[in-house]
Amino acid sequence: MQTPSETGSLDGEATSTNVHVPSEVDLPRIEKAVREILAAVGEDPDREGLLETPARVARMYAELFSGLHDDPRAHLQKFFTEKYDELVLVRDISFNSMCEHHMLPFSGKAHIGYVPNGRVVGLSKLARVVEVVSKRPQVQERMTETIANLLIEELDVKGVAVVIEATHSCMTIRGVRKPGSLCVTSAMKGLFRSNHSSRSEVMNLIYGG
Ligand SMILES: Nc1nc2c(ncn2[C@@H]2O[C@H](COP(=O)(O)OP(=O)(O)OP(=O)(O)O)[C@@H](O)[C@H]2O)c(=O)[nH]1
Ligand SMILES: [Zn+2]
Repeated sequence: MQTPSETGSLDGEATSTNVHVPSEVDLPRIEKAVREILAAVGEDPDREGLLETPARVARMYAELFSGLHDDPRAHLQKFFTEKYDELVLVRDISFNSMCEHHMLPFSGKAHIGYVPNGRVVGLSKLARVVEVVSKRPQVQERMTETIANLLIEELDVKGVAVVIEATHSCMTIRGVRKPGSLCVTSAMKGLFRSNHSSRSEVMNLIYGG
């Protein structure tokens, strides 16, 4: 099954920069707010260099938050039956998301391991799930948990392990300013929670190189 963003046929609009804008996103409202912010920080929103900025930022937010209007489950519905009940791991899935506290990016890699229970999905679908879930304002813990729960609910897996490593710009470019700090979160479900050797196996494959 294709999602609206894959077909490009949703009732939203395609902008000149080819960003698909779901109809739920109110671009003029974002533009107005960005103009206000520019004025509030002491800028002149009418100077030449800033004239197009509100519209640009509106399109950018539509892109960065597109996961609010997309259902990651759609990518897990096309599974196939396979008698394989060992670990499947897709490592180093890069992503960019937005921290909901400061609306600044956090970026890094997601690793998803699962042990199927009959249903196997195409490997790219795991990366597609990360892509949709990452395009929402959130905290890293919730992103990790959300991805793990999706595999449990849609594929009925025997176990799932999701590990996310990310750097948060709200910690590097402002506030405490600690460039290089890395936040690691993990969600272990099913046999990865109950079985120590399964957990060690997946962690070794993620970090063992
Ligand atoms: N647990 C968690 N915290 C996050 C995440 N993203 C950002 N934060 C933190 O959210 C917290 C918000 O803290 P506040 O005290 O409300 O805001 P603040 O005054 O801007 O905090 P500082 O960043 O310490 O300057 C900060 O400690 C951030 O580091 C995340 O994904 N998970
Ligand atoms: Zn933050």
